Amino acid sequence: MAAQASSLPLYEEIPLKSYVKRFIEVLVLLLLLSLVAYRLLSSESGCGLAWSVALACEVWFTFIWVMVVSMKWSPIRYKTYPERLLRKVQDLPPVDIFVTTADPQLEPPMVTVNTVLSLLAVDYEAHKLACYVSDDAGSPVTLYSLIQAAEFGKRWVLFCKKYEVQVRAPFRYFGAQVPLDDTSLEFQQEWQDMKNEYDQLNLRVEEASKPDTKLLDSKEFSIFATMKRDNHESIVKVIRENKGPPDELPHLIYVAREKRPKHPHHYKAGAMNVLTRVSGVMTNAPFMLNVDCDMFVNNPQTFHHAMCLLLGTKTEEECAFVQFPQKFYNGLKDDPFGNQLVALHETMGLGMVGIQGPAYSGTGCFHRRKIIYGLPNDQDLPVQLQNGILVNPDQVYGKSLELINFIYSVGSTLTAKHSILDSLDAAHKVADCDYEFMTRWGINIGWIYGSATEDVLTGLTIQSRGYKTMYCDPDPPSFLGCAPPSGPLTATQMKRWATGLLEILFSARSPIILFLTTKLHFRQSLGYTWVLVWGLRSVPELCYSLLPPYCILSNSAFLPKIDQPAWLLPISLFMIYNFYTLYEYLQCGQSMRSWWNNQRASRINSSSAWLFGFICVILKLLGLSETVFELTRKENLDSDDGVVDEEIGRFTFDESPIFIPATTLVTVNLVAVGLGFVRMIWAGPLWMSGVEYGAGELGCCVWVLLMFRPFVKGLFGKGKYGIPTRTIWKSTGLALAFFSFCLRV
Ligand SMILES: O=c1ccn([C@@H]2O[C@H](COP(=O)(O)OP(=O)(O)O[C@H]3O[C@H](CO)[C@@H](O)[C@H](O)[C@H]3O)[C@@H](O)[C@H]2O)c(=O)[nH]1
Ligand SMILES: [Mn+2]
Repeated sequence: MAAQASSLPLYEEIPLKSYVKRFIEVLVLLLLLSLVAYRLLSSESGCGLAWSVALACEVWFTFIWVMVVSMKWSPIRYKTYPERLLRKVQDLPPVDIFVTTADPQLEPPMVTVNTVLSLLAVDYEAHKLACYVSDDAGSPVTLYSLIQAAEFGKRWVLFCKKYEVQVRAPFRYFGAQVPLDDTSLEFQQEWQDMKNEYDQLNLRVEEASKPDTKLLDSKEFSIFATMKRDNHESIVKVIRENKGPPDELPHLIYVAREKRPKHPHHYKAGAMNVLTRVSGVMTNAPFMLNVDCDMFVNNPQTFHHAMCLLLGTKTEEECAFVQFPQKFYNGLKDDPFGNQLVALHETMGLGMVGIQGPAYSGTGCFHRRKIIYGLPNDQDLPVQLQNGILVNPDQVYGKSLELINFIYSVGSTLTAKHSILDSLDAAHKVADCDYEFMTRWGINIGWIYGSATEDVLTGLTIQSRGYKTMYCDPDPPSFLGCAPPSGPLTATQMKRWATGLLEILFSARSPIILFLTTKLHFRQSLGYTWVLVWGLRSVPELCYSLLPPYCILSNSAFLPKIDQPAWLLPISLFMIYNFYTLYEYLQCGQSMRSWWNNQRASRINSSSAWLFGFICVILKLLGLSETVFELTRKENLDSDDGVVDEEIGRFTFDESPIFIPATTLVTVNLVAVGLGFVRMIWAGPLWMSGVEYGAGELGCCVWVLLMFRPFVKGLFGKGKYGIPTRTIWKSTGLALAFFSFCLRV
């Protein structure tokens, strides 16, 4: 029996392909191709500019659709069996955990504290875990909060394990309404004690965060008194050292890497590389989990699920990393801002899982240290081995002998006999900002520099070395984070993503180039291309939504007339595409409302955030500006004061120019619809004569206005719900320019 149990696989691959969906996808492709063919064949009878622009856009949409079909063709998911793991593997490997935070204002320390506590309390042997927190703000409040958290953590971890608590981030655990009635008295007492202690912790951190804090007076924090956020030496503090079993609290280490004003620090990628090296000289675990500061562990079995895949594959090549999806705890109902990406993960995401594996999405990912070091005996990249010995290791990894020694022994557990305090000097050294000078860090070792979406670039680089990657999505979800709670914040995030993705597209690591020169699979490169062109898509989409008002104003047409058979092409495309996406949403357990919201949000994002991301990249390519990583503000945990804001899902605006294009689009379409209908009524039944445009163009205008309804409302809204007057003026100016263009042509 036992032998049989241990021969059972740790995971299973479940194919999800659907012939119905494939049929519809191919049908849409055929319709698109027919539409393009029809335009080409009838171009001489067409209407000049509008016809050509429509053709160009439709060719682009067809190109996008080809990538979509290829990506969705053979989706799979993995089912993991953690209960089999312990029977099969006696000695689970150590894991180093990385948490990044960068600004105590935008990312309140209690957010980070909760993430860290949830990580310290996972179901995994504590002496095999080390949690490293990178603080790019170099903030004493963050260090103080972590020290306090470790103190609280000792009891918290015992409490969680004793009562098998499911959600081990205290703010979520105590925030939920737990019926205590039918539990033991002992539990009720301990629950109350823990809650009181957590409240105390909260108060202490709040006190320390105040401007008149006395924190810097104490000796422990004196180092922070003289330093500036962007100008300081490296700080590495062992907050808590695990003394081996039965000690239930893992190592906890605080790291603020050296920062100098003139020295590029490469944002999160830079922080991740420092954490890799610091952990490399301290604990050197063969696996590394990295999470953003707001992504707490929601499922204590997460590490076991990950190990099922990491240890369950026959070779390391089959599983370079295990990515968990990003899910959100504060997600608004029906996803009004379209930033929860649920259906995207389930459709495009799982499609990619079935090709060469998921892209790396920056958080909730277990990596193999060897692969991050570029180590395996790959002949081509990135390090050279001679008889198993590294050639010139210091030119690859830098001049830390300790690090290089450890690199030779990745995988051997050095944690047992060695105190991490002995490695403090080495840790400081590898956290210095000139450490990477003349090395391969950020080029082909570690997290790769050069894009605001360092995650996609890093994952792409790993896959280009021929590795496959895996995806894990257990129930309950493993990690939950904070979704940007408003329109402007979503726009900032989307703009950064579009920028970062285009930076990759226009670099030497463009997926098509990588397909031709490396081991990146063809369909995988198409999948990446689909993601990377987000920013580019704004231009054809904008042009296409300007076509209907253009036609109405200039009295031309871009669609076939209702009495022509060709009319069936666009209308059936429109219907089938929309029903298909709706079907997909319903299949993913999403509501009809969230489908509608997401359709709308994609159009809005595309005309604002993606467009600006595109402009940012053009400016960067022209050498006119550098791209920066603008942080997303995280919700304050205690803002949850029971007051339900009715308007929470409503679109808000600010002075940012990012809202100008969509406002212009709405203005132009409103005027066109008005004119179109007036002309129709005015001319009575004869209106068709001499009028080139028809129901198609008018219908499209109405559709655009429906899609941009938050902006239509914004034109008349008040306060933060209204589009600022200056933005309206600027948009009116642009709209006037468009009108004069339409009338002149
Ligand atoms: O200079 C910096 C900037 C950011 N961060 C950290 O990076 C993480 C992500 O930043 P956030 O503002 O939350 O950005 P998001 O858009 O929410 O992040 C998503 O997109 C990023 C870029 O693709 C990925 O790195 C993230 O993992 C992914 O969650 C946070 O933990 C930050 O503390 C740093 O450590 N140093
Ligand atoms: Mn985030």
